[in-house]
Amino acid sequence: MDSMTFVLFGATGDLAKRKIYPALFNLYLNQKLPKSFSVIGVGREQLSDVELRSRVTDSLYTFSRHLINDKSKKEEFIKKFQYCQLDVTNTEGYKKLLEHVQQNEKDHNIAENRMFYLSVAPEFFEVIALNIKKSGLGSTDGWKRLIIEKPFGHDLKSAQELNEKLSKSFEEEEIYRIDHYLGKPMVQNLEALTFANPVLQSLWNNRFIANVQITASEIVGVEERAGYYDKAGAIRDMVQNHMLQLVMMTSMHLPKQISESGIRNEKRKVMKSLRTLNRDTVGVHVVRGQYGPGEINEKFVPSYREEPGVEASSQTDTFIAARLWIDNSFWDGVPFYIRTGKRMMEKETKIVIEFKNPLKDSYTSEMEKVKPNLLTININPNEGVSLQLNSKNPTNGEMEPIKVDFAASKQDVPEAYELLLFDALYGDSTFFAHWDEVELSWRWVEPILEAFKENRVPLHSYSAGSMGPDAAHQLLEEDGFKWW
Ligand SMILES: NC(=O)C1=CN([C@@H]2O[C@H](COP(=O)(O)OP(=O)(O)OC[C@H]3O[C@@H](n4cnc5c(N)ncnc54)[C@H](OP(=O)(O)O)[C@@H]3O)[C@@H](O)[C@H]2O)C=CC1
Ligand SMILES: O=C1O[C@H](COP(=O)(O)O)[C@@H](O)[C@H](O)[C@H]1O
Repeated sequence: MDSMTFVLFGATGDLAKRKIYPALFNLYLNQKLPKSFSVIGVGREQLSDVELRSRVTDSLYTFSRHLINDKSKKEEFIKKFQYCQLDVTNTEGYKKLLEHVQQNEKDHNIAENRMFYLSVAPEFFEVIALNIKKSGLGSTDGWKRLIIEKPFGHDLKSAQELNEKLSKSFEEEEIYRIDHYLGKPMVQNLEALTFANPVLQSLWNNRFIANVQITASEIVGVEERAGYYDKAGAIRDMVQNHMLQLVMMTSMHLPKQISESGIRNEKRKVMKSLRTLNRDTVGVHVVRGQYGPGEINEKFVPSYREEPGVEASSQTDTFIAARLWIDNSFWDGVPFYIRTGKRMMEKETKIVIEFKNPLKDSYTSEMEKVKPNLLTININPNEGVSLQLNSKNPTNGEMEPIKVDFAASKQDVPEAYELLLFDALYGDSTFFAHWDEVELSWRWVEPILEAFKENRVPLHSYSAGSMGPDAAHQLLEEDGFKWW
C-alpha cells in the first residue's frame, strides 16, 4: 500500500473518537496500513501533539475491539499522530496546514498521497474542499482522496448543489461517501453469498421469491441529536441512504465481472427500475410513525415529542415502513418491504427472503402446516445466515421448521469503519455510495418528503418498545404476508 498522509478534519470530535481512531488502530495491528504514514488531526481547539495523542490513547482503550496487551504497538501507533489547529472557514490558515503536511512528508519520506477525511458537520464540506484546492493541498504528485460522512444533502436539490461544489475540487473517483451500512461485514457478504452459491444464484428472482423484507429497528430514541433528527426524520436519516443501499445490494443482478464499475452499474439499474411514487401512491405504499411513550427493558421511556429539543407538536417521522417495486424482469411482482424506526422492541438489522411455495395447494392437510422457506441474513447486532426449511420430526412425525444456521464469532468481525477505511486507502470504492446512487435515492424519496410536508400521509403513533404502528403490519397483510 502507498505511503500517505491522513488529514483528519474533526479530529477532536465524537466520530473520530468512537470510530475512526479505533478503526485505524485495528488496521495497524493487522498490518493493513502502509509502512509509512502520518495522521494530521485538524480541529479548532488549541492542542499539542501530545494532547491529541493522549486523546487517541483514551479512545483506543474505550472503543478498540482489540485489547491493548502490547503497549509498544500502541505507542508506535500514536506517534504517527500530529495536530494542526485550524478554523476550517479561515482560508489563510490552510497555508499552515499545507506547510505542516509538506514538512512531514519530507521528514518521514512519505509520498504526496493525501487522504482528506471530513469528520465535521456537512455545512463545512464545501468550504474545506474549496480550500484544499485553493491552498495547493490538493495539488499532489501522488493521489488525493476525499472521505465524507453523511448526511449528503437534505433533499435532491441540496445534494446536487453540494455535489457540484465538491466536484470543483475532486473528481468523482476521488470522492468516497461513507454509508456505514455498506461497511457492515454481512452487507459486504451479500454479493459473495449469491456469487459463490449457485443454489442461491438460481433462486434469486421472481420465480422463486415471494417477497423480501429489510428491517433496521433500533431501541435507542433520538438521544442528544434532536437538533439534526427533528429536521431529518427516519426518511432522511435511514431510508434515503442505508435502507435503499440495502435494497440495491439485495436486488442487484451480479455483473459478469465483479468489479467496482460493474457493481455500480447494477446498483444504478436497480434504482432506475424502482417504481416512482406519486401524490396518489405515497399513502398506499408508505407508512410513517412517531413513537409515543412506552416501556423498553422494563423501563419507562417518554414519547418523541417529550424528548429534549423536540417541539411538542413535531410531525417528524421516527418510523417508516414501505413497499417498493422493482420493475425489471428479475423482480417483477415481488414486493420489497422495508421498515426502520427508533424506540422499537429490539435492535436488529436483517434481510429476510421469503420463498414461494408453488406446491402448497397440493399438500394433504398435515402438510398444509408447512412454513415458508426463509433465508435470513442477520446484519446487526449478530452476524450470520440462516435458512429455514421444513422437516418431519422423527419422533412424532410432524412437519416442523428447522434452521440451518451460521453465526459469526463476534470477536473476529471487523467494524464497518475498519473495512471502509481500508478500501478507501487502497483506492477501492465498491462499498461507498456513488453519486448516481445518492442522486437516484433522493429522487425516489422526494415525493415522500413532499407528501409528508403537506401532511398527506397519516402520522401513526406507536408505543415505544413495540415493532411500530399497526399500519406497518397491515401493509404486508394486504398482500397475504407478515413481517418475519
Ligand atoms: N458521531 C457519529 O457517530 C456520527 C457522525 N456522523 C457525521 O460525522 C460528522 C462529524 O460528527 P461528530 O464527530 O459527531 O461531530 P462533533 O460535533 O463531535 O465534532 C465536530 C468536529 O468538527 C470540528 N469543527 C467544528 N467547527 C470547526 C471549525 N470551524 N473549524 C475546524 N474544526 C471545526 C470540531 O472541532 P473543535 O471541537 O475543535 O471545534 C470537532 O472536531 C458529521 O457530519 C456527522 O453527521 C455520521 C455518522 C455517525
Ligand atoms: O446513520 C445512522 O445509523 C444509526 C444506526 O446505525 P447502526 O449501525 O447502529 O444500525 C442510527 O442510529 C442513526 O440515527 C443514523 O444517523
